[in-house]
This record gives sequence, structure tokens and C-alpha cells, in this order.
Amino acid sequence: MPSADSAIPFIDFSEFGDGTSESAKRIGTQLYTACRDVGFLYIVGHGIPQEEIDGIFDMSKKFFALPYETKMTAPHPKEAWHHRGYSGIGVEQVSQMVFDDDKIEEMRGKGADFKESYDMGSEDSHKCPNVWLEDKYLPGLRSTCLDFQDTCKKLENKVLKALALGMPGVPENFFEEYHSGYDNQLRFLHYPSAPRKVFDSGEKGRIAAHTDFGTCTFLFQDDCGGLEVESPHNPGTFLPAPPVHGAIVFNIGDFLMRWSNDELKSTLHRVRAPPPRADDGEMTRERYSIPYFCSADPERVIDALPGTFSETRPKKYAPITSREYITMRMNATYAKY
Ligand SMILES: O=C(O)CCC(=O)C(=O)O
Ligand SMILES: [Fe+2]
Repeated sequence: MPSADSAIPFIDFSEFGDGTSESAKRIGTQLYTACRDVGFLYIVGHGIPQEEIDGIFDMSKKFFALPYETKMTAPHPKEAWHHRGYSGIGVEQVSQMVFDDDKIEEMRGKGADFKESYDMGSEDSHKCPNVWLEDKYLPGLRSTCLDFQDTCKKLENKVLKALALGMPGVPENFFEEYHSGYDNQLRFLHYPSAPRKVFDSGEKGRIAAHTDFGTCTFLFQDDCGGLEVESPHNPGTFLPAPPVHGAIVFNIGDFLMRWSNDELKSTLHRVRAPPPRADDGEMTRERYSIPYFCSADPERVIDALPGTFSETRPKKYAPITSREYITMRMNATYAKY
């Protein structure tokens, strides 16, 4: 297996089983340590067949290859929090904790994220119904995406169980009970090819440095490259998180960082133009990636996790619901229509 930068650990889940063995406990401890010290890691031995991953990328490519007018028959609704449907290039500008409207508008003009996206989630979410394309435009889109979300949900359960096993003071099924999955989100992302010079000059970006909002994210990436993660040892310096065939990138989000009284780390990351290859010419390669964002059930109130506070280590944050937290972050991300 090609090795990525040694700062981003690899965790092998192949011996996790049903989570009851000594190996499962060891994997949990490795996972917890990586989430605490780095906040980013590669998961291998996850059990998702490569054909299924290839199949979802194939669907994403077919989706983005459709004419703009067709994609716009499944548009992202105008409410920022309704994170479903298609967003064309330039609609979203990822911001890092900027909540002031004027400031967000000002940032939007500069180095806009040069990407398009299609968001979807569980069919059980009444608040955020999916915005599907009519089947005639892309047969199988809906069923392939729903099946893939089921697969990702199973992996999420496994990983949340491992984290609880490894994290001192947290009961075994603690996280699963807060994550039934209906507020999770699967996202197709496409970063089109563009002249390298527009990235070098800062005129365009792929995704500006940000942290994710929710509990955790599983990220599937193609072989293009360009993802970078802030170094745990040198803040302000970014390390490449190159694609590794068969591995899924996993990271902690802000909500879980807050929930853990800042014990687990939600790490800054960004997507830049990929490292040049000999056959690139003037243009950067296009890139496809598919993050699966996991969030706690929206109505549940969370307070500092057991084991993360004491008399000498007070709670840093007031209790909050997942919905309140995510809505606040989402509203700062989307352009006003
Ligand atoms: O495309 C990627 O590799 C990263 C995407 C990402 O960080 C995000 O959507 O939050
Ligand atoms: Fe992200």
C-alpha cells in the first residue's frame, strides 16, 4: 500500500468483527488516539467492496456530465439549511467560522470555490426531503445513492462503536444511540479542470481551509489528489492527504470536538490544485470526491461527554442541540438567493 504522510495515521478495521474482541478494543484505542492527536486518519479494512465505491463514483460522474439545465431540474432549495440537490459552480463558499453577512459576501468574491455539488440524505428526513432528478435523466441514481448511504451508515456504526470503546469514560453504545442517521448527508463533489494559473494566482480555489460541522466525515476520493490537512505539529502548515487506493479518509467535525470538551480534534483541511503530473499541460486535472457527513439526531441535546470533564477540567460549552449547531454553520456557508 502506498504510504501517505506519516502524520496521518492508518487504522485497520479488518479485525474489528462485532466489536467484542480484544482486537476491537485495540482498534478502538488506536482510533481514539488518532482522533485526539490528529483528527484525520485513513481507514483500511473497512469492508466496503471496491466495486461499490467504483459504482458510486461512476454515478457521480454521470450526474455531473449532464447538461447544466438538467442538473438544475434538481436544484438546491433556497433555504441554506435544506442541504439537498444541485449547486452550480460558485454558489457555495466554504467559510471558517465567519457569521457576519457582509464579511461572507466580501469573501465570496475572492478565490471562489470552483466546484459543483449534489447533496442528498436519508429518505426518513422529513425536514430535508431529497431533491432527486427524474429517473429518465439518470436511471438508478436514487437507488444507487440510497444503497450507498446504507453501506456508509453501517461503517459509521462500526467506527462510532470503536471510538466509544477506545475513549476513556464513554459507554460502549453511547454514540450509536445519538446517531440514527436520518440527518446524515452524502455529497457528490466535482472540481472541474481549469488552467493551473488561476489556482496559482488565487483567482480560483477548490475548497478553502475549513473544518467540518458535524460529528465526523468519511471521505471517498478519486486518484487526482489535492486534499491537504493542517499539520498537528505545525499549525498553519498543510500536509497532503493523497488518495490511497482502498482507503477512506476519516475526520472529526466541530460538533464532536465541542461534545468532547475539545478532547477530540476537528482539523482544518482544504482542497488545492493537485500536484502537477507530466501529462497535465496547462490545465489541472478535474477531481471527484464523495464525503459522507454524519450528524447526531437533530433534536438531541448534547453536553460534555462522560470522561471529558472534572472539577479541575470544567465544561467549556453550554449544552446545544445538533440542529442549532449545524444551522448556525450552514447559514454562513450558502450565498443569499
Ligand atoms: O473534496 C474533498 O476532498 C474534501 C471535501 C470537504 O472537505 C468537504 O466537503 O467538507
Ligand atoms: Fe471538509
